[in-house]
Amino acid sequence: MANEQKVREQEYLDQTLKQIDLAQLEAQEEIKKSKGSLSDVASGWDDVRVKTSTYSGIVETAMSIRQQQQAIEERQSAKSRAEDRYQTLAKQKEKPYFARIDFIDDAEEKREKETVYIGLASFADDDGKFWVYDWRTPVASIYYDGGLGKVDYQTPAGKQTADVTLKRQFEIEKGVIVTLFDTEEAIGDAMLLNALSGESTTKMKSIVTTIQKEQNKIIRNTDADLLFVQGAAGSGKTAAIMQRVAYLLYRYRGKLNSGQVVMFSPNQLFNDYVDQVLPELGEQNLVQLTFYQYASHRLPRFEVQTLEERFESNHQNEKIERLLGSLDMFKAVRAYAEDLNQSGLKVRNLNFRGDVLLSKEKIQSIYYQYNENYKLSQRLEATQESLIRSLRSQVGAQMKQDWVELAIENLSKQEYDEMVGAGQVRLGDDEVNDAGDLTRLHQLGEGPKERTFASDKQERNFLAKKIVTQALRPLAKRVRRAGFININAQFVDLLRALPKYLSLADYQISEAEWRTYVDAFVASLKEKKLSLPATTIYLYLYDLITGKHGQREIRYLFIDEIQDYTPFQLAFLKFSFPNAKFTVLGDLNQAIFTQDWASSLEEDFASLFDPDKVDFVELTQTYRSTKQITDFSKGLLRDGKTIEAFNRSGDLPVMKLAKTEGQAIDEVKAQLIKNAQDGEQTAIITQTLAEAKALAKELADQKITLIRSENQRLAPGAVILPSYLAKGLEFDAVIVWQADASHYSEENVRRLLYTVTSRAMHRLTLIGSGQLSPMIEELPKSLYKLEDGHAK
Ligand SMILES: Nc1ncnc2c1ncn2[C@@H]1O[C@H](COP(=O)(O)OP(=O)(O)OP(=O)(O)O)[C@@H](O)[C@H]1O
Repeated sequence: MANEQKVREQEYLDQTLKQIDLAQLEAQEEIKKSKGSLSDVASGWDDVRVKTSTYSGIVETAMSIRQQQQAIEERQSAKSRAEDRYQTLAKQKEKPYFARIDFIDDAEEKREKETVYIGLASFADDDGKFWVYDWRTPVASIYYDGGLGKVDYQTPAGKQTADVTLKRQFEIEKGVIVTLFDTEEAIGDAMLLNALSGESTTKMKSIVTTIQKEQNKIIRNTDADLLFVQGAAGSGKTAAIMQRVAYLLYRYRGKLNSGQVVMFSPNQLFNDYVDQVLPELGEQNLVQLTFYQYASHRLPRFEVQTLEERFESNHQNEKIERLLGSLDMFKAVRAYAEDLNQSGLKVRNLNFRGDVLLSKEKIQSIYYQYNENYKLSQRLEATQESLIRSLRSQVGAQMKQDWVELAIENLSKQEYDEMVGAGQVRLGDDEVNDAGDLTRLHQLGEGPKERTFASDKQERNFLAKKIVTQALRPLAKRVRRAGFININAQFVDLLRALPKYLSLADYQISEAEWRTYVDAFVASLKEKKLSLPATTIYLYLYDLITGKHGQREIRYLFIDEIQDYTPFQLAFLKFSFPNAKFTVLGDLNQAIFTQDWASSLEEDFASLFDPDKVDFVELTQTYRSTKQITDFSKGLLRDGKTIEAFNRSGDLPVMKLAKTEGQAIDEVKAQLIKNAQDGEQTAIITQTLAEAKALAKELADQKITLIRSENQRLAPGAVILPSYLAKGLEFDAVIVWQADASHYSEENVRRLLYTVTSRAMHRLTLIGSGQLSPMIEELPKSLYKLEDGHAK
């Protein structure tokens, strides 16, 4: 019977493959045809007559050029459509589908049984018969959401119910069905186990064949403005959102493109790790960046605190950090900015050739001459216009100055020619447009002509005007960029005024402590250094004053490892991406930067959204690690009970405690060899970068890559990296270095230890010297094996 089934399924597969072949031939024909017609169109250029002597001639020329361009664009897009189709078909031929469901749709009157095959993309033949359905179609949801029997699924027309009679999973290789099995559950454990027991690669893979029901909820959610996903380490949060992006791009095809989807990720290494998932699913990659990259590229003149500095400076001033990262602070900045409508804007003089051209007082009086109905941004715009006018009105006076005379005398022949030939330049004109205009003039055969002058005086005036205008241009640029606002001084003023806007006592901070902090801050600002919380406040204040409206074109924003963000940062992201729907993922147990207040993060962030538009999904089942590793890691947590290990068995984690550090290093070497022999890719995780560097030196004779910065690439083979760079990643085998009392005693590194141990998929070794870490000592002995560390 089973064999008979396999034969019948193989027949269906053969037919599907045959149809795909036919479709591929058609696509090939199409490509050829559009190539041919492209060259036909290209020869059409000969018919484009360039007439530039009259205005209507110019218009006619422009029109025919445009028509020609359009014809080429159309053919080209037909060609690339056919090429895309060809590529998709080629991919589909390898594995056309991975599952089949049979069901009776309750909405259909006839109640006939339907059979649907599910694959990475849909495939229909010329007659419109669907041989395969894309995993993202509404009907495919049935496959992920339940077992046999009644299953609800969402369609664009609303909820529908189906009666599922068969769920079958396939493994297909090179056109042959290798295995096939029927299941009654949502996704058979056997298939999941199979997917999970493979070895790690340096790249994350797609999980479409084994998406779990809870993950499917995350992937297909389209209602929420804020989708909050809390899940243990390794519970597939990242995997789920990568598939979610693919789903959204499919669902909103034509309306949404991958450039409108942004993901904030924990570090650059992680970006590297996930960058194959979407291409594997036939989609383009989304925009990925870290908060550091986002903030620091906007402030090129500052040294923004790096991940390493942030991690290593942690807890220096916890009360203040907490205040700076709070929503209270966010509101205080807004209130402070609001008050700037009345008074207090800090500006700089606009100097020209060493003299004050427009004084601070003058600029301030312009800024505050507009009535109270003006908002900050309008006030600024009106001030800029007025300042540009003032600059223009200075031209006449400057032209009479001695420096202009001198400049005219010193003009070289080339400079003179350039000035006289290039046409009129007006202060405040956009340079780019000027260049554009010139090019256009050139194209239409009207290049700049040498100017002639009626008199010497006229020539001198012309040159003087040019010279002054050019000299004033940097100032005009500065005005347009609002460079006269002294944002540094404004920021310091905000900090000094802060006690007026919020209660320091709520954060157990005295006024004197605050003053000391602000003084230290001023000193670091002088050195152009900014901590990450300060950077965010700085940007927010700047955006409020200049009326920046954020990036309105971004429709979906994903934030991974949300527990490492402060409420302020999140509120700022919401402000900066006003039209985006947010999907945020986090594991409060892995808060390594923000510590205790991470627990109120969810509430704080949700308070910024309409409560009806906030959805919360919790993932408790973990997939990454073996049961033994998960049980050990969760044991480290004070509150790890809700985490459920997937039933995949492996060895117990081993704690090797050596007498001396030298012996511990020998243990590391021995373990590296063992892991390599067993084909397990190893990551040695240290707490800090300095420790990673020191250990790498000791292991200089081993083949091992030190990952010291987030901008490095993940290398195959063994790696050594500090804890904060291991975020979000996974490895076959992990060695936790210095996992002893000297490094893991304080409560504030408990979550860090959990984070690093949960990176291991198959093998976890903890190596240290001296005393056992109390966090490990208090674990039940059944969760790990304790060995003396004296490697032979
Ligand atoms: N449904 C699934 N089928 C197969 N593999 C899965 C599934 N869900 C997750 N995985 C695998 O489990 C591992 C962990 O997933 P992922 O990295 O998404 O977890 P995470 O919740 O983001 O973890 P962390 O918080 O530790 O970064 C990955 O290798 C992923 O491919």
